[in-house]
Amino acid sequence: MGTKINVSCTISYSLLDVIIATVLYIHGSHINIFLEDGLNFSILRSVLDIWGTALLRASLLLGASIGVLWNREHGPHRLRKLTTLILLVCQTIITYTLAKLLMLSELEPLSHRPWSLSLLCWTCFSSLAVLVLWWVLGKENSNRHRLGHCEDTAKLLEPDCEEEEKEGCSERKNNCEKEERVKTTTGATLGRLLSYTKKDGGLLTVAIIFLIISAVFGVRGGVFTLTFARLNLRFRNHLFRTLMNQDIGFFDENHTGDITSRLSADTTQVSDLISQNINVFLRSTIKAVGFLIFMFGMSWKLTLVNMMGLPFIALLSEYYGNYYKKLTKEVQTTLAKANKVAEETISAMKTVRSFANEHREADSYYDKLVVMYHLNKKQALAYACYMWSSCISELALEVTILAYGGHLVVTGQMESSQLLSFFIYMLEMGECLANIASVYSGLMQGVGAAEKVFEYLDRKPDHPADGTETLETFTGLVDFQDIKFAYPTRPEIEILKGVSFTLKPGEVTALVGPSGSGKSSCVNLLENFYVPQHGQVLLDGKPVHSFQHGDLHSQVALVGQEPVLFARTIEENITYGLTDVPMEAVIQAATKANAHDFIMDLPQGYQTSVGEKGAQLSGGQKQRVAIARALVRQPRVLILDEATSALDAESEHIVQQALNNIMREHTVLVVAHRLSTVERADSIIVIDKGRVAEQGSHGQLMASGGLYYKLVQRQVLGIETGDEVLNLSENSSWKPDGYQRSRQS
Ligand SMILES: Nc1ncnc2c1ncn2[C@@H]1O[C@H](COP(=O)(O)OP(=O)(O)OP(=O)(O)O)[C@@H](O)[C@H]1O
Repeated sequence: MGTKINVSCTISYSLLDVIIATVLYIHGSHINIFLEDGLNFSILRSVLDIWGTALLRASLLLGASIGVLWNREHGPHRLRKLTTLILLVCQTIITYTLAKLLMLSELEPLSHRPWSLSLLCWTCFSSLAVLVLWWVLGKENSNRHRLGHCEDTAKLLEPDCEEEEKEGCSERKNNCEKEERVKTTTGATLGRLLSYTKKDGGLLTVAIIFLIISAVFGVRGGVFTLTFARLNLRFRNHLFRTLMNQDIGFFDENHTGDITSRLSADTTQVSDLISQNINVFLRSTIKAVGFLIFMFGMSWKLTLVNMMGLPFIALLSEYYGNYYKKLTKEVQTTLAKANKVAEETISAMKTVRSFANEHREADSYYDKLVVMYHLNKKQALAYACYMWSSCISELALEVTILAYGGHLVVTGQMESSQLLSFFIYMLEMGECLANIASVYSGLMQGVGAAEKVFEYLDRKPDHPADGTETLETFTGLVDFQDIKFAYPTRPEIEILKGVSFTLKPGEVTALVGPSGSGKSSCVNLLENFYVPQHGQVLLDGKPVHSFQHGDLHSQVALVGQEPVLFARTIEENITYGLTDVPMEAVIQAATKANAHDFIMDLPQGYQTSVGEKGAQLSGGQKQRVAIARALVRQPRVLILDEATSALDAESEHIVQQALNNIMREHTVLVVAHRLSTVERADSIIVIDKGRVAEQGSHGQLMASGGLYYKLVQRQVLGIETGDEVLNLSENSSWKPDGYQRSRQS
């Protein structure tokens, strides 16, 4: 329906254009007959050529209308592709019409030829109208087309999509979504960026007022800088908060270096470039408009000549700007990759040194820098070409103005002093335009970086933490119901294949099984880090994702496989994520975790800083602080994912005692490799290749002689006859070290 209306409007407009142009031509022409005018055509007198442009416009619009009607699916898309060409055609028509205006004015004042003057004005107006109609027709279906495309690829991800196709489908969907996100125009990006300054509307108004009245004294620049410092603050804050709300899967997919590069390098580039360039851009534009008004007052004819070249320079700038923006994006991506290498290497410096791989890491960083250098070279070349072409066009314009101005002076249409003033104003305006051109690349660089940041800002988490249920009366009953799960980064590999088990309040359940069988994946689901594709994890009968984020993580506490501490004090680490925790509670938790004594031996006790990722503590000390961090929350469900693996035999024994005491107060899920831990559990669940293989108490499972029995045997045999372990452990890697230690002790 919309297409038909737009097409009929366009066709009607084309006819109207031809009729109006014809009427104006016939009235304005000294020779009324087309043929006669054509045969005796004089470029200085006749406006037949201008009438001819109406036919050209009508043909373009009719062609476009037929194209859209003929092929509604792809027609608009093709029109969009031709936009630049049409822009060039319309610009040429307008420029030619203005030149005609000057030519006609040479023979007699234009007021003597009102119909021809009207035809010229109409031609300029109509050329702009063609651009608008072309844009309207090209826009037709564009959204539907794009969405449809994405929906199609989304459909491919439905369950009936062939397994082997899924990866490709997923990639196409990601690309499609990415395409969607980056398909924002420069103007839209700039507008969106500036929307961050909405709250500083007052400050910006002040800056612009100072700009207009040119009361400089640094004030304008200062206010602009302040405004954009505030933009930077909001922009980074918004970005970091968006990142904090992403799914864990997002962090699996994206490298830390990439993310931090967006957060630091890209946002800095956006705010620096925007703050410096917008200031210069606005100042130069306002000055240029002022000069133009003066010039127009002196000689409208010379001003017209001056203006004729501008659209072409603008088109050139647009081309150059887009190219520069594209290069900037590539530079930012390469920089992010270089950052990724640097960050990964520096954070694992001990490993790098121990494998003597410093040179290779440095080479790999250098390779990324070289790629960036090549892109920078392209940028420099583009900049040089652009500056060269704008200098040449400037020179050509100056020569034209002098030649035409000289003609006006000779023919008495202008004073020579006026020509001199005009020329000086023109040079001033040229300087402003050169300033605008030089900041344009900077603006484009900022916009390119901003578009990369907006890609992250626009990313909506697939599973937002928006549960509303509270866990006030939570008894600690946990149910895994027929869970099937694959990680988002490897959707084709099913890790859990229909796992069901229950954790009863006040009981200790041990999850055992070979390495890679899916134990930690169960923990990830209970922590609501990921959402299973099938089945549910229930807390007191309600799905885990339906609970409030904060509530869930205060009632379900995890001591992970490799506990991570933050570069803060021990007290801050223990109370991490909580507010107003009394010191007694901290000490109590630390004492239960057998950490209090070693903490008191540290120089500043609980106020001792633990260094980056807790590097200034031993592995066992870190683990005990992590246990205290979980205990201080007094959780209903306590998850110990091999939590005691880094403790020495003595500490492990004491922590185990402490855990034994507190275990009765919680529902406990232990993912452990130690026989000593597992033996004491009320229930043992054996996971093998993503399925529950066996379930029962230690005694029951030993008696049944299944996988658990084999695993225990392997531990025992591992101590006694190390060689035999290898023969027994073909498809598993049950770790005997902890058990060895406890037995030796
Ligand atoms: N973030 C992830 N993205 C993709 N695959 C993962 C991810 N984490 C784990 N996996 C894969 O899932 C499988 C199960 O891993 P999981 O950590 O649950 O095993 P596990 O039984 O805890 O092993 P271990 O005893 O060695 O810790 C492994 O094949 C592993 O490669």
